[in-house]
Amino acid sequence: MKIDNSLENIENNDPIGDNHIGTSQDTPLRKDAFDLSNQEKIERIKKDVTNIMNTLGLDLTDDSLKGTPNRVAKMFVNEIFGGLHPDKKPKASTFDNKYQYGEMLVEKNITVYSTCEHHLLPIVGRAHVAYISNGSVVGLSKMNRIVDYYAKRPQVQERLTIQIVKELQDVLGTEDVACVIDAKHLCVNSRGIRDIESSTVTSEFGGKFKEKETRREFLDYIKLDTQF
Ligand SMILES: Nc1nc2c(ncn2[C@@H]2O[C@H](COP(=O)(O)OP(=O)(O)OP(=O)(O)O)[C@@H](O)[C@H]2O)c(=O)[nH]1
Ligand SMILES: [Zn+2]
Repeated sequence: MKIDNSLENIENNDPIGDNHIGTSQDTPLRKDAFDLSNQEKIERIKKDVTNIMNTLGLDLTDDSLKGTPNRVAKMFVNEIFGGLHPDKKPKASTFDNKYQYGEMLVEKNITVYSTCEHHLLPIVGRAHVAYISNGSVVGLSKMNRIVDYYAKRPQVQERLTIQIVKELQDVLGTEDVACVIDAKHLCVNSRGIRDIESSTVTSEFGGKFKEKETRREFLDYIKLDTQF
């Protein structure tokens, strides 16, 4: 397989052009994104990180530094960007709403660890997810798993919020799904403007959650006083 990752090609890429798969709400991935095996990716990234460290003048024979390229490569592929691969999508099987529970179900304070795609720095926060059953229910932990799967990608918070809602709408077969995320971006908190206090709130309201009362009920349950 051949991957053209020359700077010119990367800079000329149209985010929803021929080279990409999916819609503008999907993570921008090239068609050849999964041609390399995870192990091949780790080997390549290891060399790339070695290059960066060498360029910075770091001594890679130092005991503490010598394992860093391999550590970073494994962390990128298997951990912080492990949610890029569709095979990693959690299996969220649904079952009948036999309890006939007709009210809103809220899974709140779901931990979010993601990575800002502009700076590759952490995004840390909480997601709050809700749905109203249309006949199907899903195991509680599956909502946490779906949040974690989409968080384990280079992200912007707006897209992460929408991806979580779309996935749950698909799984549950209803539009009545909502998500609010309150998160700190280390690219804002620790560098650049260095505003340690600010956090970002995003929301996506589907179906009945577009109605004022339903939305209010959800927002009352989650009371946005999240401390990270
Ligand atoms: N909308 C949105 N913006 C984000 C997100 N994460 C980071 N950003 C912003 O992306 C922008 C990138 O702007 P640039 O001007 O290219 O980058 P920069 O020179 O490092 O900007 P500063 O952070 O202001 O120093 C910054 O304003 C970030 O705060 C996100 O999830 N959503
Ligand atoms: Zn950033």
